[in-house]
Amino acid sequence: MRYISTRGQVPPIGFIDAILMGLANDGGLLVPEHIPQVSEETLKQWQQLSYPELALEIFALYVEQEIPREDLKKLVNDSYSTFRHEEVTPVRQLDDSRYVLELFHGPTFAFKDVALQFLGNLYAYVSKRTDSIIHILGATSGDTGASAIEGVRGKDGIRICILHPHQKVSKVQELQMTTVDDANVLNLAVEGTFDDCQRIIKELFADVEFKHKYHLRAINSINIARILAQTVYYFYAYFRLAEKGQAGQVSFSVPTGNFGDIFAGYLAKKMGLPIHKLILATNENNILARFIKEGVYQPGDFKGTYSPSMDIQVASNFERYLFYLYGEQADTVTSLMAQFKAEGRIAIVGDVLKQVQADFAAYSVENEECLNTISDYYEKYDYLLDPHTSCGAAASDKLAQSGETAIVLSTAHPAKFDEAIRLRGIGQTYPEPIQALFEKPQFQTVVGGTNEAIQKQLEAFF
Ligand SMILES: Cc1ncc(COP(=O)(O)O)c(C=O)c1O
Ligand SMILES: N[C@@H](CCOP(=O)(O)O)C(=O)O
Repeated sequence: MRYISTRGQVPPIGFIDAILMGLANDGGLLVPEHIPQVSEETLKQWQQLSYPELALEIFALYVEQEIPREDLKKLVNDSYSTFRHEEVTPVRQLDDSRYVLELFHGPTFAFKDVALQFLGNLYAYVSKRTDSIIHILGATSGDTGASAIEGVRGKDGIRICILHPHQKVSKVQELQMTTVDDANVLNLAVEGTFDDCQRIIKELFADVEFKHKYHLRAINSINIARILAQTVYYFYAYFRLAEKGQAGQVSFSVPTGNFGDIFAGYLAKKMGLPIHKLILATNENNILARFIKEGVYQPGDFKGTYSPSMDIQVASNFERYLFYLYGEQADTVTSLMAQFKAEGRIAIVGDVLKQVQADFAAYSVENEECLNTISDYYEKYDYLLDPHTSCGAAASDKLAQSGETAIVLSTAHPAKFDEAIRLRGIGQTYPEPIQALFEKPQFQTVVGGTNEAIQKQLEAFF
């Protein structure tokens, strides 16, 4: 399998080079040269597999011969052995047509661990095998950072610098990142929003000379390995419903910000997984929901919400979707992205918009509705949603039709967002690893949100 850029200016490269390149050198995003097709027969066979066995089969399609199967198997097994649940991503039934796919049983209690435990191990493997220096630069609205740090802390040959928006992440998220005292970790608290952090790192990655000089590698969902790892749980969840004879019309409702998780679902569907509907749920930062309904992709005003990890205006993976929406035409993607940069908006109409609406249903959840849904589910199902999952649940309640079975992706453990949940008078006991964080000293540097300020920090650290 080789990988190409959505902007068409990078010669096809192999899996390991794609992981190391992160953002494509032409400023685009890497995608597989072709999407592997999974037959009905294979789907039936995969239904019997454990989570790590399934992950191995899916990764093997994208890695092919580049990593020997035994090595890949060890990477996968090591990555999922750190999860607290034997099923890795169990599916919980709430009623006849409602399920929750729990993605928060990894070390940092968020769905990011599913991909980042793997990517951390993969980086360590690649660093050893190819003698590459791994200097990770990432941006986070709270979860990716904690998870990426956990995936590589203390690992030989790897350093990691994470930018998060100062005072715009939850307390637990901040503690998870900043109480790590390993010398290979640097936390920068940036004065600005997550979008500022993401823009800065993308601009630094796009400066190919700077990127090469400091051996910068990506852990955000611009890295294709993240997307591939996140496709696995769509298959896994679908199979759990198939076992119950409920695989007729399975829809997934996905709390969305950077468009990585739902893009993984889109890819799974393109591979042949019979997903009925992909429901995209946003909070009040609803650029993606507006795009799907009206065809206009244009950032609005930033809003701080109860689901801060989805306080995102410019969605990193949107470009990957545009690539497929426009029939893999890199020239069209390039000009659309140039237009977005120059004019701050992209507008689509007619059949293209119809296609978008066939690919996704969308709903944007207001702050009050998010909290109401937490209270409702707690009362009705005795199940505590985190505020991001709550957006997914609210969207699925709104958009799933009768006869459909809806699986809401539960992207974080409620303990990570206790501040919001307490507003509804619901108390919770922190899991022990989270409770322990409150006793630890914090390490972070507050910096201005300019490329120069970050560059200076990176030059000193890497
Ligand atoms: C808890 C949580 N839910 C949902 C999302 C949105 O996922 P994505 O950015 O892949 O759309 C994020 C951040 O990415 C998150 O941290
Ligand atoms: N919500 C994310 C934002 C970064 O998304 P990513 O999937 O591109 O890493 C976070 O928690 O940091």
